[in-house]
Amino acid sequence: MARPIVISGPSGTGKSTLLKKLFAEYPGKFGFSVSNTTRSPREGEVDGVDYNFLSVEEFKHNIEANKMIEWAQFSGNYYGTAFEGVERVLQLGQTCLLDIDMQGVKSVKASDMDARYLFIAPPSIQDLRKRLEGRGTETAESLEKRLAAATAELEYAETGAHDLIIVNDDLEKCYAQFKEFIMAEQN
Ligand SMILES: Nc1ncnc2c1ncn2[C@@H]1O[C@H](COP(=O)(O)OP(=O)(O)OP(=O)(O)O)[C@@H](O)[C@H]1O
Repeated sequence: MARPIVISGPSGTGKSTLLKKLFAEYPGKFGFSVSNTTRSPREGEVDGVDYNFLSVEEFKHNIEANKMIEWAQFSGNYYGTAFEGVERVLQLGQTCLLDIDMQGVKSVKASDMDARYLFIAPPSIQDLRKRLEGRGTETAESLEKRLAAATAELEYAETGAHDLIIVNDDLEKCYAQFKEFIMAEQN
């Protein structure tokens, strides 16, 4: 079974852009674990496909039983990634990719999961600010929050916690390096 690949890096650094390119180039080869949530399913959402829909009691139990890689609460609901979700992807014969934050990376590192760690860095904090502004998804407050979190993520990357750090300056160059790291252990 291919080792799961943990991809992290500050918000706005280009992870989704890179992952989208990879999924388009290799359809069916990679998978994401299905996230868990306590929010209600929206019209058309399928349990076990879009999310695993859990009760608050079930979710809290999973946190206490150390079954969660990462979790957070947004507007009164719990959201998170469980170790079991990664196992399911591996059982499908796909390589599991995890797009998680620093806390999630630390939690995978503390587990017995044999993963590979890739960090995507922005050319600079100034560039990151420009990209997040350009993406048009942030309020002034969420922008500052993301930039503060980015500083902590970059400091963590400087400790050597990852197998490889790629700076996303030129997208095509970055994608080539990204692909090389990911494909290094694929058959
Ligand atoms: N090399 C690049 N040069 C310039 N802009 C880029 C580059 N890579 C990505 N971008 C742009 O930067 C913005 C942020 O990228 P993206 O949404 O992929 O980040 P992300 O790391 O997935 O963020 P989040 O963790 O918040 O989902 C997007 O508007 C994207 O088009």
